Amino acid sequence: MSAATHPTRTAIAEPLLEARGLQAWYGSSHVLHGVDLAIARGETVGLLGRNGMGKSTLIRTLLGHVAQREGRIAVFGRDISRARPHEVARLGVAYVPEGRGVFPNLSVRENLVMAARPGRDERRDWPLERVLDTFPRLRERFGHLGGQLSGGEQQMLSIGRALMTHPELVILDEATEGLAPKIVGEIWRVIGEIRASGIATLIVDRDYRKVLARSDRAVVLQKGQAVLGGASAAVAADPLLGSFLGL
Ligand SMILES: Nc1ncnc2c1ncn2[C@@H]1O[C@H](COP(=O)(O)OP(=O)(O)OP(=O)(O)O)[C@@H](O)[C@H]1O
Repeated sequence: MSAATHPTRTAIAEPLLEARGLQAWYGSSHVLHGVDLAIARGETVGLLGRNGMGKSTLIRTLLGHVAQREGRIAVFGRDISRARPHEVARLGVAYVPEGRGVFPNLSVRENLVMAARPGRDERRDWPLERVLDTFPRLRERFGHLGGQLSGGEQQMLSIGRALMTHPELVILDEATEGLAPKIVGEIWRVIGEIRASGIATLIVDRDYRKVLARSDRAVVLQKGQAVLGGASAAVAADPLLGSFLGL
């Protein structure tokens, strides 16, 4: 691993999230082996790696979902290493899970409204109208139940719910997985809008080219370790990238 591209040695201005030496276990299975990750305010970071390399586990560890964990995690300098998921969420870290996470028996409107809360410093720049402007499909489906929506619409609703919390950081785990190409394009458009609005994002997606083209920095995991990281353009040009991604 080249020191020049080590994720921990990239200077971070105004860190939003900083994780050091993260380790995680599922029972006796040791999955993360000392991962460092830093995300600055407004920064888009891509998280890459083959199946089973620990991307979702890293995300779930940051969010406090993995009980057996070690290492230090801070959000805006506040230690959240032992925090519970709702405490992490309250600090402005929104999670769009792989399985979508919408309430099937509530309407689109209810799903959105119940998620609403002001952000850091009482920020309220993502009111319902702005979310509906961002996702015209959700406006059309406003009265439908979450469970009646297509997979793509549920994904939009899940991202819309995240925006209603006025997050500082949105974590998107496989947000385009299993969706039709047209919807995939729509989701990427919205990811671009979120980025442009100054909200930081951590993105896991199988389409590594899109991730690298649309992120500021990227980190590649292999067997629970960060083996490559740095500016996305440098990661894209790294001769080792192909072997780490199994291309
Ligand atoms: N709940 C769990 N219990 C036990 N082992 C798990 C659990 N979740 C994941 N693992 C194992 O942990 C390792 C890392 O999985 P993880 O889901 O973090 O990888 P990933 O990089 O996100 O891959 P994928 O793209 O397949 O989701 C794998 O070996 C996986 O089998």
